[in-house]
Amino acid sequence: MSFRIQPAAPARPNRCQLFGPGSRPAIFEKMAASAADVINLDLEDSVAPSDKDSARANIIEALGSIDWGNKYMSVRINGLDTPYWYRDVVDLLEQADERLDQIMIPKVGCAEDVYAVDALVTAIETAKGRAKKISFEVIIESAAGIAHAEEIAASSPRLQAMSLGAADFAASMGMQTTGIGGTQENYYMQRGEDRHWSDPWHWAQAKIVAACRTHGVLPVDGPFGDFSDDAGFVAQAKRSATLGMVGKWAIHPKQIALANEVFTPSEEAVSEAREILAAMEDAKAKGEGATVYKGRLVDIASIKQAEVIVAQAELIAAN
Ligand SMILES: CCC(=O)SCCNC(=O)CCNC(=O)[C@H](O)C(C)(C)COP(=O)(O)OP(=O)(O)OC[C@H]1O[C@@H](n2cnc3c(N)ncnc32)[C@H](O)[C@@H]1OP(=O)(O)O
Ligand SMILES: O=CC(=O)O
Ligand SMILES: [Mg+2]
Repeated sequence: MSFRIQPAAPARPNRCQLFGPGSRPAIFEKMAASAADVINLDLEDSVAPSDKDSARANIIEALGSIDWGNKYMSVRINGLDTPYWYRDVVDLLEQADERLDQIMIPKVGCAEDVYAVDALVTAIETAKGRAKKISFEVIIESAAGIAHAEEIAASSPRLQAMSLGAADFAASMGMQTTGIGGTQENYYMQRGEDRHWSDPWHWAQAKIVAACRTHGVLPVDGPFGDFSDDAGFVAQAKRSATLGMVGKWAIHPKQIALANEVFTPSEEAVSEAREILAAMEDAKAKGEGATVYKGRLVDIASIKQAEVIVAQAELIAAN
């Protein structure tokens, strides 16, 4: 480890973030009753401009009146390039119940975007004497956002999570697709007769994970648009989990169980991790730094790998 120690990310489950438009209050009770760890009530792109004011009012009312259980409550505000965002922040911070945990800032392009929202939130929190400090999640969904991912990850002590938003990201990058996440038909390698599909989201995800892990922020995979394609969702989520992301958005309730399953380490993975830890305890007792487990090398780095899986399982079991 470098002299600079890697900070821990917030210790709360974030396997699935369920989205719902603020302009559709009829689904709020269903969202509250769901198995998602995080609820994202949306004021941004799922809400038509004519509905922005009523959606804001719906969300403020629902935060106070619905029993959201132990869900982490997040509201996605409008982007800083719109005339709506300041009113979103002012009304939420002045009027919403203390049940509000987080503000999600979309289309963040640089650290100063987060600074601007932080300054406004801090002033209102102080003026209103709000007891709970609001946390932030940002969406990386533009060329500028991915280019500045590390400075954004370091931008505010409020920042707890960073998501990749595949739809706006694809548009900003000029990608030739209307698909939201997952396999892209034209992104393949050809060898003879064989065609293999590559993952166009991989590099952006890896960059986000590195930025987040450097600064103690939770890396999250965003939407998968085709909610009739369970296998495609699971494959995308498994790739994200393998890269170090902690969870994924659900844009339809049928995606919640899929995300929870992928981002909860399996019993087999947990027992194997515990066996590796036990094997390394035996090795250490014999003065060895490396040993053999099921025919493969395990050493002191394997302890840290195994601890990631055990810690994930314990965090979920405790919540
Ligand atoms: C792409 C870039 C992004 O920014 S993604 C994030 C922003 N987008 C969103 O928030 C969209 C969230 N999703 C939705 O609005 C809806 O799920 C959409 C996709 C429109 C589909 O709705 P609908 O046609 O009602 O679906 P359905 O008939 O299959 O619903 C079945 C039952 O589930 C309910 N439902 C629907 N959506 C939600 C939700 N988000 N959370 C909780 N419950 C939901 C429906 O009301 C329906 O319930 P019931 O069976 O009638 O009791
Ligand atoms: O906001 C999410 C996206 O994919 O765009
Ligand atoms: Mg977006």
